[in-house]
Amino acid sequence: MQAQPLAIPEVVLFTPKVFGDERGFFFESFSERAFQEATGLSVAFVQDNHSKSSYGVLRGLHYQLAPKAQGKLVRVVQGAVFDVAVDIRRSSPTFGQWVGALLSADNKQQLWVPPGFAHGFVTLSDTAEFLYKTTDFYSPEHERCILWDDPQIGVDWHFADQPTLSAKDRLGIPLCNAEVFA
Ligand SMILES: Cc1cn([C@H]2C[C@H](O)[C@@H](COP(=O)(O)OP(=O)(O)O[C@H]3O[C@@H](C)C(=O)[C@@H](O)[C@H]3O)O2)c(=O)[nH]c1=O
Repeated sequence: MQAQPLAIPEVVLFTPKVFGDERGFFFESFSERAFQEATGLSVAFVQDNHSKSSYGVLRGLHYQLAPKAQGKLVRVVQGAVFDVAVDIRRSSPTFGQWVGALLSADNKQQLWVPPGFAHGFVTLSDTAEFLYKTTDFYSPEHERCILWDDPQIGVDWHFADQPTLSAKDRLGIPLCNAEVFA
């Protein structure tokens, strides 16, 4: 497992070592030891999620407020997405900045999105199946959504068409009005 901190270094891109042979492939999709070595964090993942999206579906930018903030370790097992993390920790030198990565079934990469970040992705393939582990349970009362196209953040989604959003995500609010992290 190779770990690469992105421009916001708390966000880490993992590339697994894939063993291919005549049967197919094998790789360790999660190792607590490798994760701890790369991030310096000892976290407990308590929930696994799996979603499927059609081409152009954009989910985000989502987060849960403290004390139910979630770290997320995300990956794609079918198709491809562009995945984005936005730093929404007000005291952070990178507050309001974003980083992103192309995650696909082919590259098998995973992104660690720590607590204190809003997260979203857009589906670049016909369909995409998206799997992620979270460090806290789902808590609808703490759930918030920032507008995917907030100009203050200026995410380049690597997607030229108009994305398909949920009703909830259409009601996302700009970062300047959002409840965020200290
Ligand atoms: C996220 C979540 C949703 N649900 C339910 C609520 C709702 O009826 C249905 C669909 O929920 P949503 O529309 O919020 O699903 P979705 O838009 O896929 O939400 C997810 O988006 C990505 C970008 C994230 O970062 C995740 O943390 C999560 O917010 O699933 C759960 O039961 N548990 C969960 O953990």
